[in-house]
Amino acid sequence: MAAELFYDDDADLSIVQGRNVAVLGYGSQGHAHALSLRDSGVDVRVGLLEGSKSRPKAEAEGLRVVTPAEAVEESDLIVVLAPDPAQRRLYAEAIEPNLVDGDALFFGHGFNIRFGYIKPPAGVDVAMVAPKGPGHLVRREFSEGRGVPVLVAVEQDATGNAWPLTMSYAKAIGGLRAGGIKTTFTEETETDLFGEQTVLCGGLSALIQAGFETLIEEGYQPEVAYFECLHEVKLIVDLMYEGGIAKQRWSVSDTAEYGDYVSGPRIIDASVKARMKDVLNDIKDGTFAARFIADQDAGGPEFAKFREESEKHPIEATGRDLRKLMSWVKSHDDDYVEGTAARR
Ligand SMILES: NC(=O)C1=CN([C@@H]2O[C@H](COP(=O)(O)OP(=O)(O)OC[C@H]3O[C@@H](n4cnc5c(N)ncnc54)[C@H](OP(=O)(O)O)[C@@H]3O)[C@@H](O)[C@H]2O)C=CC1
Ligand SMILES: CC[C@](O)(C(C)=O)C(=O)O
Ligand SMILES: [Mg+2]
Ligand SMILES: [Mg+2]
Repeated sequence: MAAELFYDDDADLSIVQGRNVAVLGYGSQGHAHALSLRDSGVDVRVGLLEGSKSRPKAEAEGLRVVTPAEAVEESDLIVVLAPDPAQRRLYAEAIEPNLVDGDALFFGHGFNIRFGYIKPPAGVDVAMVAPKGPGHLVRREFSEGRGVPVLVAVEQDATGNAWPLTMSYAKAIGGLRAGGIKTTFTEETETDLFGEQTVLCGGLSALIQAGFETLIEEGYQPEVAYFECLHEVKLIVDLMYEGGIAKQRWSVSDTAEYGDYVSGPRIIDASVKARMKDVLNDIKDGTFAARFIADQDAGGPEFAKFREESEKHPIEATGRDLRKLMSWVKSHDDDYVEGTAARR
C-alpha cells in the first residue's frame, strides 16, 4: 500500500492557533516544537519541573514557563516531550490529574503508548507528530524556511477532530513543508527504535569506531583514520541525502565504487541482517523497552556506564583536536559542550 503523504496545503494552521498548548520538556524536541509553535502564532507555555535546568533557556526565548501540572491545567493540547523514560511518572503526577475530556494528548514518539506505560482516558484525543530528525535540526530547518519530515498518527479520536488538529500541529512545526506520512503508533515506534539502533545511531557509530580502530591498530595515524572513517561520512552522506546511494556512487571514483560492490557485502553480510531481525524482535516483543525502563528505574547505571565508555573512545579525542583546526566545523548549539555526550 502506498504511503499517504501530506503537505502544507493539506492542513489548516488556524486549528492549532485556536488551542492553548502545553509543551512538557524543553530539550531537543521540546525547544524546537515550543519555539516553532510560538513563531507560527500558537499560544504556548512550557511545563518544567521546579528547579529545571531548562527554565532559563526557555525564558531567555521569551517563553512562559510554569510547572507541568499548571501547564496541563491551563491547556487543551498537551505535548509530551520529556525523555521517554520520564514520561510515565510525568503522566501519573502532572498530566492525568489535570486532563479533561476533549483535551488532546500529543507525543513526539510512540514509545509509552506502544509499550503500555501510559494509558490515557477514553475522553481525550491521543496523537503523534514525530519528526524524522534530531530536535536541534528540526528547529534549525524551520528557522531557515525548510522542515524535517514527520510521521503523523492518531491513536484515539475521542472528539472526532483529532486528525485535522494533528495535521495543523505538524504544519506549525514545519513538518509539512518537508512532508508528513500517516502511520500508527506501532509502526512509528518499532521503525524508529529499529532505525536508531541498527542504522542511524548504533550501526553507524559502531561501523565508524570499528573502521577507526582497525586502521590505528594497524599503525596508521589516528588523524588520517578520523578523516577517513568519520569526517568524510558527512560528505558522502550529503550526496546520498541529495540523490540516494546512486548519486554517491556517481561522484566517487570508479575505484571507490568498485570497492564498494566488492567489499561492502563482505562487511554487511547476511549475518548482519539476521542480527538486525533479532534486534527488531527484541523491540517488537518489548524486551528492549523493558531493559531500558528497568535500568532507568534503577537510576540508569547501565546507561551511565555505556556513556562513560563511549566518551573515552580515542576517536573522540582525535576528533576534538582536529575540529579545533577547522574553523568552519562548529557546533550550532550553544548548550552542547564537547566531551559530554549526554544532554544533561
Ligand atoms: N531527541 C530527538 O531528536 C527526538 C526525540 N523524539 C522524542 O521526543 C521526546 C523528547 O525527547 P528529547 O527531546 O530527546 O528529550 P530530552 O532528553 O532532550 O528532554 C529533556 C527535557 O525534558 C525535561 N524533563 C526531564 N524530565 C522531565 C519531567 N519529568 N517533566 C518535565 N520535563 C522534564 C528536561 O528538563 P531539565 O533541563 O530540567 O532536565 C529537558 O527540558 C521523546 O519521546 C523522544 O523519543 C522524537 C524524535 C527525535
Ligand atoms: C535517530 C534518533 C531519533 O530517533 C531521531 C533523532 O529521530 C531519536 O530518538 O532521537
Ligand atoms: Mg527518530
Ligand atoms: Mg527515536
